[in-house]
Amino acid sequence: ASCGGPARSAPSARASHSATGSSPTSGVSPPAAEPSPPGPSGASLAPVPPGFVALPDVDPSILTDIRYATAHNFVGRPVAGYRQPRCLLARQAAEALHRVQTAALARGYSLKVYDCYRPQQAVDDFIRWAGDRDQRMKAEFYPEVDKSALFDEGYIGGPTAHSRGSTVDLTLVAAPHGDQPSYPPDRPLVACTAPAGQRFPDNSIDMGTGFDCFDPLAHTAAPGLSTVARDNRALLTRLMATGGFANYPKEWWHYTLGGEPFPRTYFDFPVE
Ligand SMILES: C[C@@H](N)C(=O)N[C@H](C)C(=O)O
Ligand SMILES: [Zn+2]
Repeated sequence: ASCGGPARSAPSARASHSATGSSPTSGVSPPAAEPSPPGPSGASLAPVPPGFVALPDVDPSILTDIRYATAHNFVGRPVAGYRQPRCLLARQAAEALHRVQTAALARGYSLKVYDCYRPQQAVDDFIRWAGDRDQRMKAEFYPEVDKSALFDEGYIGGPTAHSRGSTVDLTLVAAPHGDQPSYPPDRPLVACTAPAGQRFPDNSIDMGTGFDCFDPLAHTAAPGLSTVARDNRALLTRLMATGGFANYPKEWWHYTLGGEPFPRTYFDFPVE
């Protein structure tokens, strides 16, 4: 879909996920490249495949909180394929996001990305998870929806536009921003639909729900939002439009670049 939303058919672990468009199963072999600088943990980072960039190399001011590389996400553990907490994107998408960030900074905000390029192996991990019995994160991330319905309800894509490299999940943080609170795994879970002062304390402005809140209240135009949350979502939509990104109406955080460079390729190289 042009909005970057998910395929609405039943999820399939056999979704096309070639790196090059020529093979249904193989991933991109990273090209020979200059050694990458050390990452945040001091680990060296893999070269980025042709046509892709690491977002900080294009705009180091954009904040990152790559949830699928951590335990603070709807599955409650790092997701397959996220070996480093990096935001990798098609170059055009990263450059478009830089234009959005310039507009956001001028208004006193910064973008913060939660997810960028997503390998097909991560989607396959989500599909396996949706079919198992684990519900450890239900109380926070999908309090009212059965996990077996998350694909059919449109909250998780299989395949997903993220695997094409020009889709991002993101929010706005007011400048100067406080630190992102860390996530203690033993903290009691609070529904992502609870008021901002009660749910997990993200340092973003109030969007009415937390990130990856699989609930009708996360629909961008949901009725019943506070005026503040409604205005904040509208601000994000306007800012993203300056870079050519369109919102997915079921998730206030999910945007896809119009005219994306790899519209039919679902990549599978790991984020590392
Ligand atoms: C899972 C969530 N962050 C997301 O991106 N959902 C859309 C529908 C997707 O997976 O494509
Ligand atoms: Zn998304």
